Amino acid sequence: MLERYAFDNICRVAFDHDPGQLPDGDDGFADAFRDAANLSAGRFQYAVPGFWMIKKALNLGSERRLRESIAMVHGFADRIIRSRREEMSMGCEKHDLLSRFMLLSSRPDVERRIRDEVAAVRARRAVGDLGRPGFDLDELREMHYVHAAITESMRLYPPVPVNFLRAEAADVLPDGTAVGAGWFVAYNSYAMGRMEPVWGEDARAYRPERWLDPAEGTFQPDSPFRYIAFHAGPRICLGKEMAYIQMKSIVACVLEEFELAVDGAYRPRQVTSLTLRMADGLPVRVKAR
Ligand code: HEM
Repeated sequence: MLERYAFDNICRVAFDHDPGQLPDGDDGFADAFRDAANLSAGRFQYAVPGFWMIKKALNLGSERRLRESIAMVHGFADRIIRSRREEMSMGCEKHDLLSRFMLLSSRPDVERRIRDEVAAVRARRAVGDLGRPGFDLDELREMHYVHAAITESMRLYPPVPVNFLRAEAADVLPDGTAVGAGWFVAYNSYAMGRMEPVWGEDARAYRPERWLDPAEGTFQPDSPFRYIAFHAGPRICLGKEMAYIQMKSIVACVLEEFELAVDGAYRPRQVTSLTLRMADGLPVRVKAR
C-alpha cells in the first residue's frame, strides 16, 4: 500500500497524472514501470555476466519483456510531454505537491514518542486551530524526533539500497583506488547502514536517539557521505527536503489517528530491485485510536 501511495504521488509531481494505484487501481503505466525497474535490476544477477546482452540481441524472455515495458513507459512519457507542451502553448500550467511514504520500523516506544511529540506540537496551536487536520511546514520542522525516527529507518532500510555509477574517464578515488574509464563503481547503502566501523557497535540497532542532540533533543544531521541514503556530492538527491516534509507529515497524521501493530516474528522477503521492496508487503494490524 505504501509503495502504491508513493507511486501515485511521485507521478502527480513528475507528470501531473494520478495512476490511481490507491486504493487498488490498475494502471498499465505503473505495471510497466515496475517491470522495467525489476527487469533492469535483474541484469546484474546472471550467473554469466553480460548474458542479458545475448538475450537482448535475440529479443528473448526477460529482455523482450523489458523492451516492451520500456516502450510503454516512453510512450506514456511522450504523451505527457506532448500534452504539457500543448497546455503551455495555450498559456495554462498546473502545479502540484509530492508525497512519499516510507516504512517506519514498528516499535511501541518509538511510536509512543512520536505521538507525544506530535501531540505537543498540536497543543501549541491557538485554541480555535486545535482541530485543524494535518500540520504546516513550521510545525513539521518542530518534529525533531519524527525526523530522527525516519532517518534511522532509512539508515537500516535505504530506499535506494545499491547505486551504480559509470566512470566517464579514468579517475582515482580519495582513498587512492584507481578507476578505469568505463568502469562501474557501486556502493551498497544497505550494507553501509549496518557497518560497525561506520556506525559503531550498535550499528544494527534501530535507535532514533543517535540522531538527536542529547541536551537539546534537536536533530543532528550527519555527513551525506556516511549517511548515504540520498546519495552525496554534486548529484545528491534534489528531492530530499521535500521527501522529508511528506514522510513526516504522513507519519504524524497516520500515528495521530491509528495504532499500528506489526508481527515481530514476520520476516519480510526483500526484493533486489532499483529500490528496496518487500515481495509480499508487510502485514500491519491497524486500529483507529
Ligand atoms: C525517501 C525518499 C528519497 C530517497 C531515499 C531518494 C534517494 C535518491 C538517490 C540515492 C539519488 C541518487 C541517484 C543516482 O545518482 O544514482 C537521488 C537522486 C535524485 N532524486 Fe531522490 N530520493 C528520494 C525522494 C525524492 C523526491 C521526493 C524527489 C523529487 C521531488 C527526488 C528527486 C531526485 C532527483 C531529481 C535526483 C537526481 C539528482 C541528480 O542526479 O542531480 N527524490 N535520490
